[in-house]
Amino acid sequence: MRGKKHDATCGDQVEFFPVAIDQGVIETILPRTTLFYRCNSFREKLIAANVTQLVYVLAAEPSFNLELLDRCLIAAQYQKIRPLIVLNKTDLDKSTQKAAQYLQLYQKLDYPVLAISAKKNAQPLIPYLLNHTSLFAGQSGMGKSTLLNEIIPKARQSTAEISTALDSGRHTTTHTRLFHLNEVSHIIDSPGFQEFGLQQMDLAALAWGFIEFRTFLGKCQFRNCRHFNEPRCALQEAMRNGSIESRRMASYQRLAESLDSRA
Ligand SMILES: Nc1nc2c(ncn2[C@@H]2O[C@H](COP(=O)(O)OP(=O)(O)OP(=O)(O)O)[C@@H](O)[C@H]2O)c(=O)[nH]1
Ligand SMILES: [Zn+2]
Repeated sequence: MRGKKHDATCGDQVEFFPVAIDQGVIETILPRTTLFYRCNSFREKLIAANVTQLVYVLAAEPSFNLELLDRCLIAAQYQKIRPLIVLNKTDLDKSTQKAAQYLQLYQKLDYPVLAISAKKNAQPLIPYLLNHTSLFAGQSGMGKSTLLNEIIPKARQSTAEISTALDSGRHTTTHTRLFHLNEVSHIIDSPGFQEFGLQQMDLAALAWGFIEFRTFLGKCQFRNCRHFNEPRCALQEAMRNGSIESRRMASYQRLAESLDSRA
């Protein structure tokens, strides 16, 4: 980028001025259709632009954090990005069964869920990727890069070049990169994350992001109810009678509390 502002991100379409055979200066970032990003009290981290689908990859091993899944689904919905949850490593039979149970709630909420083993056969994922710019996201070690390499074998070499090998010899993605599956289908692989802030959102948008909350929103005694311990809170009531899982309520409340810590 010319000047100080470096806000171009993977997936952006830009106009650039060539300065060498393989280098150019970005002059303009074209308008984005979507922007997937996270945001904590200190900074905004852009992850990818113009994405049409979030492919959230998780697996039973290493252990996964459902709160991160909740947060990414909300960030995607906020930008009108289609979600797809991929449960990878189904070859690990026993632990996968338990993970699949956790995902039943998401299926009930109409999130598409695909169970797959990148090691055995990644092909069932391909139809979901056609005509989309898909962002592969999730915690580290869930198999995002393995899936990518199975689907686009040419990606293997270029990821090996820019990924850092940890002491164990394990490769981990350090850069977000876009690969072409065909002319109209693209995959963006991104580094795993351990936290995902949503401080760009307000409380009402957060609550709306939890799909099962929606039928109860607007029915609390207080119009500005935060759904913590207020009297006659319709959401707390729904949780007591089992319509809302306590884990999802806790996930919402931690997000709501993080808004309070905003500078
Ligand atoms: N058993 C099993 N192992 C898998 C499968 N897919 C990936 N793995 C293994 O899981 C480990 C992590 O895979 P990666 O593809 O590097 O994971 P990642 O999500 O890209 O991780 P980061 O780059 O750190 O974000 C590797 O050792 C893979 O071989 C699978 O379907 N089954
Ligand atoms: Zn309430």
